[in-house]
Amino acid sequence: MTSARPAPPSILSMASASIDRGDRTIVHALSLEVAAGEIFALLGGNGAGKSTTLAGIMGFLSPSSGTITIDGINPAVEPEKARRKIAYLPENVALYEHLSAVENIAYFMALAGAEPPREEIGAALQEAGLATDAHDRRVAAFSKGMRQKVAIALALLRETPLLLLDEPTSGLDPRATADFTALLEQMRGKGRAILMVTHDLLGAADCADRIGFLDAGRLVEIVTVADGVDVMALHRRYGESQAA
Ligand SMILES: Nc1ncnc2c1ncn2[C@@H]1O[C@H](COP(=O)(O)OP(=O)(O)OP(=O)(O)O)[C@@H](O)[C@H]1O
Repeated sequence: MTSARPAPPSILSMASASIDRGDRTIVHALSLEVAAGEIFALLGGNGAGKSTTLAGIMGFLSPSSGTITIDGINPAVEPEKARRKIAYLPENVALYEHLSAVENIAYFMALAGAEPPREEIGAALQEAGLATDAHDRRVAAFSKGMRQKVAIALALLRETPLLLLDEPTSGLDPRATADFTALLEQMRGKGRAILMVTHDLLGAADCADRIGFLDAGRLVEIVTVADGVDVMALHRRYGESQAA
């Protein structure tokens, strides 16, 4: 008898998905799978189609051909249901400035139909790495890294199978970036599927299991980081046009 473990289930599945904006096809027949417990980085330069891909996954744009499913749900058909399976971390986290970190989370959880007790919110903020003395402070004076921790705490509480990250480390200092990478590891360990879109090849190579290169809306290569990826060679290959 073999003791091979079954492959983790695919949470995000894109099958030859093309996505248009107006009369232009921006994403061309994109196929990729992100499994539970996997971090996939989609790398591309300005205008490569990363945000358009995210908009398709979240059901704000429908593929003109091909399909997208999130944990079995088609966001083009059931966008609300699909979004309940997704935690989205935008590049700049928008919070209610006059509310505290805890109040922001309570508010967003209420919108999602949940009322976690105060202690649970505090525990999530703690896990996300926000100092305890900041939990009840208004977020107006929070740094970008602190705001991101609030958004991560929210993602931890929502326990969605899929986490989408848009340029998660841009504008973070090295310490905040390292904290963030450690948190991602933790979330991966809990079996979340994580898709991040980024310009940052080095950052992606630091935390992703696989990196896909998006060039003018086409996925031109996927590398597996565990295979001992030659980051400098990739940088030379893609650096000028998209990994800068
Ligand atoms: N709302 C829109 N209407 C029409 N075209 C758009 C719209 N948003 C983006 N585009 C076009 O789609 C193409 C891909 O843009 P997209 O924002 O998906 O790329 P990106 O990889 O996320 O780029 P960036 O790194 O600059 O955010 C670009 O040519 C852009 O001009």
